[in-house]
Amino acid sequence: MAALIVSSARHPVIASGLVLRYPEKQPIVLVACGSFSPVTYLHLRMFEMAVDYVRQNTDFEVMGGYMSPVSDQYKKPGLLSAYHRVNMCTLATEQTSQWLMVDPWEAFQSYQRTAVVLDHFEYEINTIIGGAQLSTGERRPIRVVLLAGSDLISTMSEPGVWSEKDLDHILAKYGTFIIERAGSDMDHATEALARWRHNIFLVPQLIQNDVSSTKVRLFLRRGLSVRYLLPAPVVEYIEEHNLYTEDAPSHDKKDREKERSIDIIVMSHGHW
Ligand SMILES: Nc1ncnc2c1ncn2[C@@H]1O[C@H](COP(=O)(O)OP(=O)(O)OP(=O)(O)O)[C@@H](O)[C@H]1O
Ligand SMILES: O=C(O)c1ccc[n+]([C@@H]2O[C@H](COP(=O)([O-])O)[C@@H](O)[C@H]2O)c1
Repeated sequence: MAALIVSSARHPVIASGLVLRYPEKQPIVLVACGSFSPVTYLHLRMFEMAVDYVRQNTDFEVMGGYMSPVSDQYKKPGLLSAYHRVNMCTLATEQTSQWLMVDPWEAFQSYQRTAVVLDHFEYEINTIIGGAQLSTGERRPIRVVLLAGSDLISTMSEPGVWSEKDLDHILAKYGTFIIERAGSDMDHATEALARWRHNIFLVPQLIQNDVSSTKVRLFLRRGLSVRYLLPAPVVEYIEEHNLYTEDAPSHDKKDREKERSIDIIVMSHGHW
């Protein structure tokens, strides 16, 4: 609750009552769930890519974008405390954007499924704030839409990761913008989700960039520079708090493979 109110204080659109600029359009907000350990430029780019896609291909109007860092109880390797992750996301959004925000509600409590997180946004934005306002004073509900990379969406086709009921809740009620991610095939990501096709929007990545938080953590552990991969205030925050220097190697097979391939590249360039 306080989360969105805190965010709205610096958000011109929300502070002015979420005014819809084009009344013929359907207002939406984008919500990205994830670890953000740490937040990278690619996380911020996802929102910009989605907005370009929305302008060119849909009748939606994007009213705002939220990052929702996952709770510490998610216990993913390399997951720094919610305190630092929320601070870094706040620095990244406040200092680079007028319409992106971080909502700390999910981060500072027990683990919440994505379906529950989207319901939280729906409640805050429509029941508490009252949705979007038209110039006539009329109010219109804002649709909450999940923003995710194709690697995350492909886990929706893996047995046992998401509950069938939640998938239907997320994809039938809210829908998703899927950002193409290098190394994760879009067709594969969506092959088991055909029944919700009308609510799934595929956003191609026109400039390939495979920055990931795993790579950034590995660079930091190896003492390599991460400047220009993350917003400068986030780099400064990491340096100031000496973060990720003792990050434990990942237990996840895919992450270990990612780390190994980076190590090979770095070593072949003679860094050590
Ligand atoms: N390079 C990228 N291209 C497209 N989507 C991305 C990219 N990096 C992250 N995302 C998306 O951002 C969201 C949050 O991601 P997350 O915090 O897990 O970042 P990550 O870089 O994948 O992290 P890690 O490397 O720790 O697994 C997810 O939906 C993920 O798919
Ligand atoms: O709600 C679920 O069942 C569910 C299943 C798998 C992943 N998620 C969410 O997806 C995000 C995954 O982040 P990451 O860093 O593991 O890519 C994180 O916010 C999780 O809460 C959510």
